[in-house]
Amino acid sequence: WRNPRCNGKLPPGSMGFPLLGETLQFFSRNTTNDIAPFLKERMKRYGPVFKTSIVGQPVIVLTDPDLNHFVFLQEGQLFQSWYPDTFTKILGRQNVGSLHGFMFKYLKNMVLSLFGPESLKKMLPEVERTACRRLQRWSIQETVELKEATAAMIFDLTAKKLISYDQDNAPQNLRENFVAFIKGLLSFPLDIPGTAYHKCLQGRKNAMKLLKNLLNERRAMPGKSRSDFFDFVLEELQKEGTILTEEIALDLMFLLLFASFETTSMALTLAVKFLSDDPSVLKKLCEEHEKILRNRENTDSGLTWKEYKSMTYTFQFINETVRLANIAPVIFRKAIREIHFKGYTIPAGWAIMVCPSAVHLNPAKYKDPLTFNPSRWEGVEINGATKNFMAFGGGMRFCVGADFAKVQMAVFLHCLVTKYRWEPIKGGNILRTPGLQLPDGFHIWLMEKTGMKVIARDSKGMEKKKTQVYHSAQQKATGISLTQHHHK
Ligand code: HEM
Repeated sequence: WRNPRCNGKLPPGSMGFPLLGETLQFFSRNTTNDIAPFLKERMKRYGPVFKTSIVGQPVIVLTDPDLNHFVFLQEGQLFQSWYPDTFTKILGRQNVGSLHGFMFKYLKNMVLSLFGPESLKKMLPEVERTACRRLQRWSIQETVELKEATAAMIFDLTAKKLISYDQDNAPQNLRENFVAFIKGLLSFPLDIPGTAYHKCLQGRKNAMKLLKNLLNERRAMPGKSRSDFFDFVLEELQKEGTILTEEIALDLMFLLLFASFETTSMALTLAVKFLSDDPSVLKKLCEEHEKILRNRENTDSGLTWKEYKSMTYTFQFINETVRLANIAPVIFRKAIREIHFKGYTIPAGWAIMVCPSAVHLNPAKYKDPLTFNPSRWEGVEINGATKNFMAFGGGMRFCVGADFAKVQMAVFLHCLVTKYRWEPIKGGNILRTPGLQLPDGFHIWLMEKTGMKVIARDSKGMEKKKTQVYHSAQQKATGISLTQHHHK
């Protein structure tokens, strides 16, 4: 195991113990915003490219911006998506990668049209209504566990858009099943009743059943077109010679819902934490949004697309948030054939670990990389991925929901800073395990519970409601409190 066969020279690095490889070191927690110690130590010892072995799989780790970018660009040519077996097992699929291939070739345009600029333009008022309503609700609550609350908000909106699912009036709770699924993803794989792993499998099963019922209900009641994912699937399934099956369609549905709410809620939670930590950033963001309101003829009219597009500092703020959030700190691929580069050989079948976190925190690319500084994006046009920015992936697999995520974040921040103020109560620190990757490329990491105390504020910025009770249920729960105010 120590010297795997190779028709050339493998990069430096250690293959660890037999079978176990360096799995344990890889999965050890990183409680900082910095590059995971697993990567940092090895980058120091071996340089930007090294070999290792994780979950029984030989892996080449790439931490250099150019090489990472190269892998994204070679998708389908030299590399393809790959997921560790534990995930394919949870999903009950032999090869989630091929499901992705399918999604890519066949349904990507559909997803893009659902979350493309034209749809987002139409969706804007609803996104704003949703954010305002949630914040209002939070402001009469004692405190809010922020990560959970934003995840609920985003899940409900996405499910409504994708499958016209109304969480408030549905007989069964689709979101609960997703929550059970996510909680168990980091657990020990012991499938007996009561364990998180068991609940994860059950959550996945129940969610799939629910999605299937919803699809069947839709099939039984064709009626008016809602122009959502289900309409598209039903139309496609009826086509002669289609390669789409109901099973694949439901799988994709599950992945899309999952891909959208964990990621965006994580980013929003960190955004609020960064704002809480830096009053000068908050001041600048407030100024941008209050100016939008000031320039309006009618202060109560909703956000327009033009106003959204004018949020220059907000986009810098969002870029900086996702750069530091590193929601996908590493992304896996597999070498389709033998690859030679820089004097090294990557044997066919080896996994490749692309490391966006190493790129985003590289001091040669970002001055003081651990400092949250939205202004570093001033004048930088970012629509998609670059060699130095890959928070949403890159190449052909670039995130299809990136624009949707940005709309949701910007609109939420608009409502938050123009109508509320808040106090962090506790926490919000990141506890991540860098190695766990889910279909769609997201790493699951744990975050200390975060909470908000929400207070309404009046036209003079004075507190309207004095509700300041700590969210109690979670031992680790933490809070941020919000105060509502009306724009002067
Ligand atoms: C802040 C929020 C988000 C972040 C940081 C993020 C990040 C990413 C990354 C890094 C990838 C590339 C994975 C890879 O190369 O293997 C990706 C792909 C993807 N994302 Fe996002 N994402 C976010 C929001 C969303 C949302 C809201 C949706 C759904 C509407 C979504 C749907 C997808 C899908 C379906 C793919 C796979 C695309 C493909 O394989 O071609 N994401 N995302």
